[in-house]
Amino acid sequence: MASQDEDGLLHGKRNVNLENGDIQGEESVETEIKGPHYYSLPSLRYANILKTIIFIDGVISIVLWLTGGHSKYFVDNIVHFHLLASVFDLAIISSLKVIFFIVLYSWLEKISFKQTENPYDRNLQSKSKILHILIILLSTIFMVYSMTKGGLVLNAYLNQTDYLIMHATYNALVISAVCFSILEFIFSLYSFIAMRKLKILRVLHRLNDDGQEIDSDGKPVKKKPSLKRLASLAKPEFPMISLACLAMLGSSGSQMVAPLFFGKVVDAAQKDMGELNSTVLTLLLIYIGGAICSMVRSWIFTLAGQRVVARLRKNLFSSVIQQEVAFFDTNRTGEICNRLSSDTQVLQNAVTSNMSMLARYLLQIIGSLVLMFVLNASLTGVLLAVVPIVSLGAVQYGRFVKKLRQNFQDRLADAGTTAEESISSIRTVRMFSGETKSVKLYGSDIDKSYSEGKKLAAAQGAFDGTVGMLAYGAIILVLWYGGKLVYENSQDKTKGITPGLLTSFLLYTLQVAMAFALLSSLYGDFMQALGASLRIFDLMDRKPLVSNENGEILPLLDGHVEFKNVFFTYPSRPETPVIKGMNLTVNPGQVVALVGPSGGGKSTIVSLIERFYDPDSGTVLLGGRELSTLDPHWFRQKISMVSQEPTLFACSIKDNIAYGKVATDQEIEEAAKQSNAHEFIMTFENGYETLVGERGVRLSGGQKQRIAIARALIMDPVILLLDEATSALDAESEHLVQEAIDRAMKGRTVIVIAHRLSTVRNASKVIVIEKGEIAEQGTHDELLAHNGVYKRLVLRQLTAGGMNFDQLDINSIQNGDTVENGENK
Ligand SMILES: Nc1ncnc2c1ncn2[C@@H]1O[C@H](COP(=O)(O)OP(=O)(O)OP(=O)(O)O)[C@@H](O)[C@H]1O
Repeated sequence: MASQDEDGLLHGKRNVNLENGDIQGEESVETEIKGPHYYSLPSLRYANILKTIIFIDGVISIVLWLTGGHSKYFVDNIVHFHLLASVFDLAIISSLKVIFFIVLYSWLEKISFKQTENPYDRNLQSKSKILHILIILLSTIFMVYSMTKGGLVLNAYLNQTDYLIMHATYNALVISAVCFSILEFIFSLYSFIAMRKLKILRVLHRLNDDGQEIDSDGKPVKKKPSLKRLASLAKPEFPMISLACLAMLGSSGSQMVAPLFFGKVVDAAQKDMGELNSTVLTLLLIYIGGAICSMVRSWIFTLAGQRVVARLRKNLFSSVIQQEVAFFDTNRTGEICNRLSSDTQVLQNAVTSNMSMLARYLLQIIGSLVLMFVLNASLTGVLLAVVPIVSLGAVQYGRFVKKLRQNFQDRLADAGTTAEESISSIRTVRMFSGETKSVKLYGSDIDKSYSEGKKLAAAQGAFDGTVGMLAYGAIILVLWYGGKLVYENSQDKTKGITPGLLTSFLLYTLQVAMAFALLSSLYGDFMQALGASLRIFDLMDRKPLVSNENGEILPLLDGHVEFKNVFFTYPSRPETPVIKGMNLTVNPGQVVALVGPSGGGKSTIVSLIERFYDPDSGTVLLGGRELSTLDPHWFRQKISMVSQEPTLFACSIKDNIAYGKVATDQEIEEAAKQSNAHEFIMTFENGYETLVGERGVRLSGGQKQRIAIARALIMDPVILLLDEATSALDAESEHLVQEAIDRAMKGRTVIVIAHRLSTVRNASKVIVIEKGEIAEQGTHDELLAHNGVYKRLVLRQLTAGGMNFDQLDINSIQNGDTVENGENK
């Protein structure tokens, strides 16, 4: 159950009550934690402190050993090893300790953490014991060795007998080895007790139903963007990126040595033509090598970036598409699309090109500064005096600009959403002559983004100016001081520097200044990427509230549908209950008509049967089984829906009909024939290959409906959900659609949101839904005889419309109109 999360913390996710048993099976305390939760370990804890001490021990030992051993003495120390004069052994032991103990303690901690959840697991118990013994044994050996050596050295020093002169740092190394080994030994003994305390130390993270972490008051905890997770996106590209880094070393190297040769060219020009030629040739070769490396670096980094973003987009989209329908009620399409396009793009740049630039500029700065120090330390000192001012300013600017950029991006995203909404509903816009309104809305959003953009531009300008001034100021300072040194050199060759060296130095200064300026712009990019990553990871990690996976598959589905005391409220409108304690039964093979005033909850019932939403309480049963226990993929294959205004996809007729399953051409044609679509399809030039346009705009209403019926029929559904069209089709088209529907209904369980009296009359049962409750149910004749809501609904239509009885729209009473209201009018 325990796993390693992105922060390197151990955690175990559970949805059940956790028994807080003791590792060794001592008295256990049972704590009940309700809801999903997991544990992690705090970063400041025993094992981490211990690992840090061991690491410091290792670093100190190596540094003391290396700094103490210069020239011959250093080699002598290894080759002619002497227990009292060499410390090579202690340095090696310290390095080994770092490796052994860090691995062993991490392992031990992992096992101990598992033990807090499985305290009686014998396997874990014995593993933990073995590890403890191994750690204590090793630390004892290391301690005994260091103390023996320390004692012998001390003895030799006091008696001045065998004592050979050791470098001062070597003496320090012996003392540090003794002290650290005693400390580590004590820690290893205490680890027996400390590891047991993990269950007290661990941090409880509660999650809400949305999978978000919440605090003890139930409020969502604001997540922190994690650089580590950001970098982990490019993990599969690690080999590519390593290669690109190698190429980067080459290109940066060439850039770093080039100024040196520039200087040499200047000096050679004053001396010898042969030397000048060979130096220029070397310079040329350096540049060619650098250019090749640059090409490889840029190509591979960009390629890796493209791969990262392609994978990220696929994963993100697959996470989005799995979300429950309610998620899309509250999140605007444009916003989600923005995450997919621009946020992922920002991340692509961050994980590849920005990281490569970061490494490149850092290398450039460090490398150039080292070379500058070698060339002339005092001149470098002068330059470095200005660097802290520039970098401090750059960091402050980065912080400021991060906020500005975020605002700008947010406003731009709003504008994008507005544009998308208008364009995707262009027909409605045209119908109501809403072009001016749309332009105004979009314009006002763009104006807001522009006003943020103005601030950003001013900040950019101010920064460029200031950094430029500081950078050129530094160059002028170097020029003046360097010029002074060149002058001194011209007076006395032993003093100052040559003009060539000053040239090299100036070029290095430019290189460092440029790298600094570019680094500061990277800071803003990284901050922007962190923001984008937070939004992307939030979406990617979100677990759908209504799962699309797992569940039971029944050998047979008979079409039985039942609602048992179902209450439901749309999550996007939590204050308004829509279905209130509904009980209804649909038997296999029945045609059940749902009728009632608009907004009563008929479509909601259909959505609950499709499990687009889960009820707040009560159960929806399908084939006698609770819907939430069934495999959604499976049961949705058995239920087909034809809605009032069917949505087609922007592909061919053939692909639209076969949207729900892989079908042969023959099956597609058969379904089209059944739905009276075949004839009109054949009149098209491209037949079944005809493209229907976005949402099927290139087809008429009746044609769209018949394709949608064919799409439903090809699934051979057990249950057919129908929302009868209210939109007026011409008589011929209406007849064809109705005929197709009648054919589709045969031999199936049908739940139809009925608008036509002919449908209601032929239904096995009519259920009148009003304000989320069943007002009446029975057959058409029974309900008419009953003299209730249904009869009044029908009569109102008859008197109001004076139309053909069959064409009446029984549900056309407005939302909120009770039947009584209707009558009173
Ligand atoms: N996605 C949604 N989010 C929030 N509220 C919704 C949503 N869909 C519907 N509603 C609300 O739920 C109530 C019932 O709507 P529903 O569409 O089920 O009614 P209906 O009986 O099918 O109406 P009509 O005959 O007009 O289609 C209405 O008040 C409606 O505003």
